[in-house]
Amino acid sequence: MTEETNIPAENGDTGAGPTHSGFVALIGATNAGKSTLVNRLVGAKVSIVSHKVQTTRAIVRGIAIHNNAQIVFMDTPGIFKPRRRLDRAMVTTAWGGAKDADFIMFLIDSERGLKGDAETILEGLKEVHQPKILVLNKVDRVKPEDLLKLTAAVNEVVKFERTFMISALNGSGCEDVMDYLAGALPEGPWYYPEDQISDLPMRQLAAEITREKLFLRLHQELPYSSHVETEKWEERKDGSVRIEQVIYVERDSQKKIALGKNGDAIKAISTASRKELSEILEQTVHLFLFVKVRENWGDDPARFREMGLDFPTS
Ligand SMILES: Nc1nc2c(ncn2[C@@H]2O[C@H](COP(=O)(O)OP(=O)(O)OP(=O)(O)O)[C@@H](O)[C@H]2O)c(=O)[nH]1
Repeated sequence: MTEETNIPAENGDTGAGPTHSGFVALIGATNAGKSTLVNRLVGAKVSIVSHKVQTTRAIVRGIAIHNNAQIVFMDTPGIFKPRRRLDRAMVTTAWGGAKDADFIMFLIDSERGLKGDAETILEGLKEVHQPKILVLNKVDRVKPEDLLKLTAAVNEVVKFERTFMISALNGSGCEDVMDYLAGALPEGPWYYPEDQISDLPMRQLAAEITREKLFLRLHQELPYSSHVETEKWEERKDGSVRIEQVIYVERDSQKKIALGKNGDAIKAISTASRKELSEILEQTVHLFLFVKVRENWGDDPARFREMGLDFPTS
């Protein structure tokens, strides 16, 4: 077989043409639906979704293949007014991610419109020079005429290449976004192997999953500063895996909350996380969760690095 006969076969023999690839930064206020959208577009769970705001801390990339394009999504932490040091790091990371991207995708919860943080972000986008698209999310919740008004108001402040109206939850409009990005991203070879959906190391992904379960169960009682780390990952001969994780909290009172009465909370969190990990890893998971108090970890540079964040010096 000659080299030439191999080429069309690799491309699926659909007259597919050259490959495209690039990075798309998702920018949006907390709860706009960024994680839900990345998960939908990538078709696998790579970024945690929770009803508690500001759950996404470090940049998580989901990698989607559409037509001939490999689209790498950078799921940025919500941009909001920074108060504490950790908050400031999250904001810096989000804007840093935007500057490295080929495309910016500004996601707005169309029910909330430009209220609050979305307006601040829009102002910030004036300084960002990459091509930008506007994506109005949660259209299942608003009237069409309100969407048109919002589109006009936003485009008056910043010029977007295109505006899309979608529901990340039910998928409507998402295919159009993918079609557009696949054609608009630069021509070039793919950055990642075809079967890779996220470059998050498995350990970190596993920690994210437990953190999601922690928040889902205890979102009213625990501050979002609590943090999960995977400390041990042991593949066993019988095909199962033993995973040990530590939930770090800042105070003894929070430790009691995380454990719950008779250990009820930690047991439920562990069961939910183990179940989901087994599904994702397609193997039996033995999960061991520990709760430890680590005071002031929010001011420790090493913790920031572990989460993929820069430590803010001011
Ligand atoms: N009705 C409706 N709800 C949605 C839609 N997309 C997302 N949501 C919900 O909005 C909430 C926030 O979604 P996330 O994906 O966690 O939001 P996020 O922007 O990643 O949030 P942070 O991580 O805090 O920045 C969740 O409860 C989602 O189920 C949508 O299209 N329609």
